Amino acid sequence: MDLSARIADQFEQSIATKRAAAELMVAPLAQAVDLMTGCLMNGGKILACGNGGSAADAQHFAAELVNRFEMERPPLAAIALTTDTSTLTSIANDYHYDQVFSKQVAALGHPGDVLLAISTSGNSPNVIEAMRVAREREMHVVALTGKGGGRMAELLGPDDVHLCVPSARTARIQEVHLLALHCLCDGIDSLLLGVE
Ligand SMILES: O=C(CO)[C@@H](O)[C@H](O)[C@H](O)[C@H](O)COP(=O)(O)O
Ligand SMILES: [Zn+2]
Repeated sequence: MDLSARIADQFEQSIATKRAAAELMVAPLAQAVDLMTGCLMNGGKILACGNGGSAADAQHFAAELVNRFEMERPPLAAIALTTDTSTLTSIANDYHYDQVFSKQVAALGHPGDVLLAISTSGNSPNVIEAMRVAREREMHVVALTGKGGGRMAELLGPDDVHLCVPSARTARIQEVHLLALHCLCDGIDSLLLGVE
């Protein structure tokens, strides 16, 4: 395959994955919007975590809530647990990398808050540990995964939401994750502002 064909193929695969995801993810995305909006309206906050590209996604989402997405509205309470290098490095250095998010969840999370746990494999130990502590603290979890959801799928409770991209390829999963995050932002804004 020449380079142009290879690139065109990536576009086709990304489009196909998004079409397949639309079939499966619209209903759980609406549930996640309801859950997050209820949390924010009750004075709660959203904590977001993930590794690599998913760390960037966690930050992207938190910035859109704290600052703005597409509509003018008051700032919303969201924190990415991936940004404070002093906290991250000290936990990883003194304890274990598996605890870099869970210790922050233990410090900042309150009952009724939401953890947005992002992992394409569903198997990143530090994201799993954050979910475990979030559930202990009576928070809700929105899990954004792929590849069947891995071990994260097994940890979800009945009031949690699983947003699982039907793909086995990390890049394709991440491309749908970004769309899913923008759907969450748009849905939250539309409920908060009463815009249809
Ligand atoms: O962005 C990419 C690959 O596209 C990578 O940085 C990727 O996010 C990292 O390998 C992560 O550590 C993968 O973790 P996860 O999605 O399985 O939880
Ligand atoms: Zn990537």
